[in-house]
Amino acid sequence: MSKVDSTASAKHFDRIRSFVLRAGRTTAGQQRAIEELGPQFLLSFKETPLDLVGAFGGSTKPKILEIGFGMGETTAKIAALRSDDDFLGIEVHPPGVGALLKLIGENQLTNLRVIRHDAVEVLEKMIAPNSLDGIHIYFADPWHKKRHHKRRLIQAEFVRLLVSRLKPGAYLHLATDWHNYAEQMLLVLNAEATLQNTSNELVKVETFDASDIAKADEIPNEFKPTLEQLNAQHAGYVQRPAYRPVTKFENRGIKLGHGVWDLVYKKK
Ligand SMILES: C[S@@+](CC[C@H](N)C(=O)[O-])C[C@H]1O[C@@H](n2cnc3c(N)ncnc32)[C@H](O)[C@@H]1O
Repeated sequence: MSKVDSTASAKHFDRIRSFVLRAGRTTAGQQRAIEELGPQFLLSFKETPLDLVGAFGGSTKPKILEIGFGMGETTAKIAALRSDDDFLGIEVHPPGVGALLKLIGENQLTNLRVIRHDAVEVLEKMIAPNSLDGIHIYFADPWHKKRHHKRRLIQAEFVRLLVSRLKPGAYLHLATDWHNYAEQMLLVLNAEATLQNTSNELVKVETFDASDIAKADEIPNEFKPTLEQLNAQHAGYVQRPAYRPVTKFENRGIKLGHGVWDLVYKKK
């Protein structure tokens, strides 16, 4: 098998550290699921490209990758609903991996595989260019504090890596409940020339202002909009696609009047 072509991430950016490993005990049930179902559904991290068809027992169904599935409820629901697609979920949180394996067993899902590792490295090393039909990133850690914004996943360089792994015509779907991050996603993704925003809506950014443009070198990798971006109207958000279930946590937020923003792009 050929080596993964990493030209899209040619200079091998300093990997974003988008997570801290949360404390949390793996329950007995999750541990049992790891032991019993791990051999079939849990793939090990490797520094070489993954044979995606082989990983799904020879299935040639479209392959959708999810980054940061948390406890996996959404992932399992989508995999059950969309049985004509195969799903590869990546998460670093061990109890989450156990929880999703448990859901795979309970729902007898066959179209789902799991990797417990940093998704950035998985994309770089294991996923070949032009091999995915879709990518899901739901409620990525928003890193609220400004000095932590450099830990946000959605930054131009990482987006180039994401896009390089999508086939032409494939989609990228993100959702977030943090307005400032939604706007960062919008500006970063709209600026990526190989992506087409599928929204018909036009919006202006509200949570960034001129002070975000300044301090250029103070916080490396921090997202800084241009004046042009601040003043322009942008292709915006979409209605939540029907396949993405509303999470418990999202429902609570909606009741409190918080917003949720879905973004869907197509690779040209
Ligand atoms: C805020 S939670 C959202 C979980 C889930 N998507 C949901 O909607 O409930 C973000 C998750 O992303 C995971 N995560 C963050 N960065 C990651 C990375 N680089 N690779 C794999 N998982 C990551 C975290 O461990 C965490 O479980």
